[in-house]
Amino acid sequence: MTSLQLSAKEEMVEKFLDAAARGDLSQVSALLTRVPSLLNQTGYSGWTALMLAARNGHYHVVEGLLSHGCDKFLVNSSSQTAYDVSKFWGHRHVSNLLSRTDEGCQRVLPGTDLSPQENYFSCEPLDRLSAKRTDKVWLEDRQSAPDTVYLLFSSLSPMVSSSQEEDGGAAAETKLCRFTYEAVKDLIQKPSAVLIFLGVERRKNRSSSSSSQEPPAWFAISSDEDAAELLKRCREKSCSFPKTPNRDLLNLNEEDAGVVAQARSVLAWHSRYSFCPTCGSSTRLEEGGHKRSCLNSDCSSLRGVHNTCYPRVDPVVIMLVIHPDGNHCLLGRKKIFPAGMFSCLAGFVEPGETMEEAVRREVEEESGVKVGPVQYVSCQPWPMPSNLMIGCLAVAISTDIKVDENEIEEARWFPRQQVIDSLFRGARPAFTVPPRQTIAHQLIRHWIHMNSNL
Ligand SMILES: NC(=O)c1ccc[n+]([C@@H]2O[C@H](COP(=O)([O-])OP(=O)(O)OC[C@H]3O[C@@H](n4cnc5c(N)ncnc54)[C@H](O)[C@@H]3O)[C@@H](O)[C@H]2O)c1
Ligand SMILES: [Mg+2]
Ligand SMILES: [Mg+2]
Ligand SMILES: [Mg+2]
Ligand SMILES: [Zn+2]
Repeated sequence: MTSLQLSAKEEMVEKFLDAAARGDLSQVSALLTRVPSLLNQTGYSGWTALMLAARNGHYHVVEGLLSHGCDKFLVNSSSQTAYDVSKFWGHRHVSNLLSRTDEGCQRVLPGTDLSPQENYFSCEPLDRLSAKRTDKVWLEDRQSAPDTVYLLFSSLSPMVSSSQEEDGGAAAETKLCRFTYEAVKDLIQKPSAVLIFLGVERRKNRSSSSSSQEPPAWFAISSDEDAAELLKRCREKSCSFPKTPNRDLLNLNEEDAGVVAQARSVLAWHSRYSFCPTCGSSTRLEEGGHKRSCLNSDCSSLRGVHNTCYPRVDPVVIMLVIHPDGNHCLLGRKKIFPAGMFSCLAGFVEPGETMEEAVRREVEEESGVKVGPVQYVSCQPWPMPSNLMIGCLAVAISTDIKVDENEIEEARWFPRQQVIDSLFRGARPAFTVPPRQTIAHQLIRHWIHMNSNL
């Protein structure tokens, strides 16, 4: 391609982007009809036509570009989508248009930002069918069905297989090993085995209800048989039980991670609650492994509903605290973090405490900073062993830092640009953020996306 041809093409792109930025729908449409490939092009600024129209609140241009099938998830060099840009500049009608996922929901909750934020461990590929947990006949029937899927756990780790990259580098992908009933029925029969009904596969294509067959059911089995012996059951060579779940369970695909979030938390609860917490007697597993009932008929846990009989979840608040100047955020590091890593502050919610109060208390305890407004962003199941991470943004009303050295080694206000460098560019960032699978990472990203750097 000659430099002349290149500049003619560039000129066409700039003309198209300029029309979008000015809100000239007829010119945008005319250019697209002539050159359809302009749709997702970026110019010198790194912005698409959709971003520019969103920046200036040109609703009809945004609508027109969407109807041509443009990609609304493209990001500029600050990792903002057109939606982020329109939201920052207060063009609510445009951001509603860009976030629209379900018009019915928008009508019921007008003004609500319904763009989904999926965190790792949050995917629900199975329908839990909790009503079936008390149906023993149905459960037994599903247990031995030929298409039923079993996951095998040892010391709270699922058996996985890892494909290595060709040069022998890091594991490229980790997958859960799936077993049939025939392959594990001897394990199920052992008295020490813990069997959990996880749910049935959601039908991908709902209209294909012609098939009367039930979708495959999934179970998790925890076995105390020697791990090396268990591994012999798998035909794949590269299978293992990961030793460091905090790290190794972050390499699963989103769907497998969602299943592990449920299975590992329930199994961890069984391993920690072998006896009745009320009277210390032995207990019996019920309801597809989702309940433990006391064997002592006099125990008060058998009268009424007792939360000790059901798997526990610990709520934890995790927050990105923003400086009153709006341009810095507070991050801290624990001694156990890898060198150079800083993250959001976090802490367990205490009894009788609101989520907002837990945020204010934990931030003040750990950093000495006082917090005013708190806003919920999204949450994440964290199966180490069974936390629900409640992600919030919070605004500081004081800025002096005094860390609680028992918990935090250091806390600092980081300028926005340093955070952007760490997240997106940084050949040599001033610090590192936690991996993308953590809600801490997603909260930091969320704050950066909320702000446009024009
Ligand atoms: N997914 C993420 O991005 C992410 C990020 C940070 C923390 N986390 C998780 O959040 C959890 C809580 O954070 P934290 O350690 O800063 O909390 P924290 O600040 O409340 O301090 C933890 C201490 O509180 C006490 N504690 C109070 N209630 C407890 C409970 N129910 N279980 C265990 N200890 C309790 C213990 O002494 C413990 O050492 C961590 O264990 C970690 O697994 C997840
Ligand atoms: Mg704390
Ligand atoms: Mg903490
Ligand atoms: Mg605490
Ligand atoms: Zn009891």
